[in-house]
Amino acid sequence: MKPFCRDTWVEVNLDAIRANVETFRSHIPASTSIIAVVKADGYGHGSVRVGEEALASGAESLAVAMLDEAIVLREAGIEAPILVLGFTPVESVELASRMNVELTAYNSDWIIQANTLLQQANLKPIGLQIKVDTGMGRLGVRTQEELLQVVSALEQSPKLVWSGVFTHFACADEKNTTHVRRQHETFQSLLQSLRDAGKKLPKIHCCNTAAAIAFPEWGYDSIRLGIGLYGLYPSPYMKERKDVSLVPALTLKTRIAHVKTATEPMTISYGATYCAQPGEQVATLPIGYADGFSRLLSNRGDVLYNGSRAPIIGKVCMDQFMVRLEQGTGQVGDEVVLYGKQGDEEISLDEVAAQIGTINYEVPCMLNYRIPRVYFRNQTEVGVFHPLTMK
Ligand SMILES: Cc1ncc(COP(=O)(O)O)cc1O
Repeated sequence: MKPFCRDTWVEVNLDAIRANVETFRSHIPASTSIIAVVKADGYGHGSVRVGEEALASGAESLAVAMLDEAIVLREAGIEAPILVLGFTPVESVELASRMNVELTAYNSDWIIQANTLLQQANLKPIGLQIKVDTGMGRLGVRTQEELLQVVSALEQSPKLVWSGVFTHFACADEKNTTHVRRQHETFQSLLQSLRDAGKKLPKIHCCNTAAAIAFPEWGYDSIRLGIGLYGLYPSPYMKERKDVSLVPALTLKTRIAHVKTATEPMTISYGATYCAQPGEQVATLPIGYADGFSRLLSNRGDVLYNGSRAPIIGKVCMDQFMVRLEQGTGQVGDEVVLYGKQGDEEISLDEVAAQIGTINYEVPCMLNYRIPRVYFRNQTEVGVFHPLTMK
């Protein structure tokens, strides 16, 4: 009995997750570990099952964007180290301690407050990693003075253990390496200033997927593997380089809910932006923009049916959209692939991203709680998680 009713679902190939971890494992230095980045619910793939598979495949730890995402992993029974990469309100440090989750810091006042809260609550110490902003312009200390100030605050905080120092690259996926090299040089200089000040450095990391591909020698203690874990390349340039061969893990599928053949000109969907001509077969698919299937694909994208492309016709609705099938082929219940492969055809997340004017990262992240995730290993279903109906 399927634990969900609707005929739309995501299939996640755990063999692909494993293969991608192993690919990066062999690409980076043996002394460099892999932090599997499973934020945004595993880039839309499901953070728990992907996190478990990544850890079983050779990743040493996980990283998320916010503490709530770490709690989901802990409550699912994942005991591996988890790092929260983003900002955490200082009031939440007590929860981080109880859940044994590492946090990111870059502000002395925050550190002092965090230590005080943990002391007052008599809770166990937490690991704290210092974020350095070398040119991303998002979070982190930017100067040697700030860095030494934050380290000093940490050293005076018995409830905080300095467990790492890291930076994040803004342009590692680009052919022009000027910015990423400048960032890395800045990072190296700031690390040296810590050594010159007699500090014993904890774990060091700076590479995202793109930097891990292009500069594996910058692996230091760990890489933070996000998009590559899911079999996607950070940019077209990164794909062209062919340094690593990745296996996309996600397929989005649905089943035909209704078919009809036009006997006279028949307008389709809101705004009547498409007119089916006599003889055209129109199929209605039970997924729409409220699922995270972009309305920008209206009259633009394709789906795969019977191993061939079928165009999306009319406006994508909140819960449904229509496609034009070859005459007389479609039956209610037939499977349709929206993202992924069917036969020799493929609609890649790169293609969809280009059609809606974004990057491949965003497309799977848009797929939300209304779509069940079904997990496969060796082409056998090994699990289902439906965010809408399951905890
Ligand atoms: C701080 C941080 N670190 C790493 C990642 C993963 O990036 P990719 O998905 O490009 O690998 C994201 C992120 O925000």
